[in-house]
Amino acid sequence: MSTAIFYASSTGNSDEVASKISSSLGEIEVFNLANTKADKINDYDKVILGGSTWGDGELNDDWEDAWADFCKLDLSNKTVALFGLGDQESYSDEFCSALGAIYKQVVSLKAKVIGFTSTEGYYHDASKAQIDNKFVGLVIDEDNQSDLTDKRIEDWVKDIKEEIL
Ligand SMILES: Cc1cc2nc3c(=O)[nH]c(=O)nc-3n(C[C@H](O)[C@H](O)[C@H](O)COP(=O)(O)O)c2cc1C
Repeated sequence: MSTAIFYASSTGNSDEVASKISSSLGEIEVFNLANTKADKINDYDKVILGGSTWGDGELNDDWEDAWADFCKLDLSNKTVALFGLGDQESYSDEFCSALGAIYKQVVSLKAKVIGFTSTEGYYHDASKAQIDNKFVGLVIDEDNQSDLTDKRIEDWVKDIKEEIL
């Protein structure tokens, strides 16, 4: 069983989080969707998908470009964990909403999704990445709560480690 991270990043924040998750899990492979075709995901049984939210609740550009190919994948029999970056202060009504779009698509492609997290400690008004009082994955806010990032990653990795490796 092999695991890899696929992500996209517009200003480097998701890039940094992807690297930290990889080191924390023991240097698993990391692919940037800016220069990797989405069908590379087919090579792995377990994948971590991540990226930031742009526009007003939209996917970032590289996710946008990869989207059509991504939507053609068959993720049944795959275990997927998700992470997203956003700014809960400036985009309080669409905080990390792109993660919600990725989640919905991953579910419709029949993956098993793990790694939901509590919304406690965040102060946004609304997010499409939220179901009741849970986010659908790890949520990082480098703009306002960067001091919490390492601990959030560490707790999440601990939570998913057994199932994602
Ligand atoms: C023009 C612009 C639009 C943004 N839109 C959103 C948004 O709708 N929701 C959100 O949570 N964050 C939004 N953000 C914040 C980014 O998602 C955040 O800064 C993130 O850490 C960037 O990660 P990246 O460098 O990996 O792309 C926006 C930032 C900018 C500059």
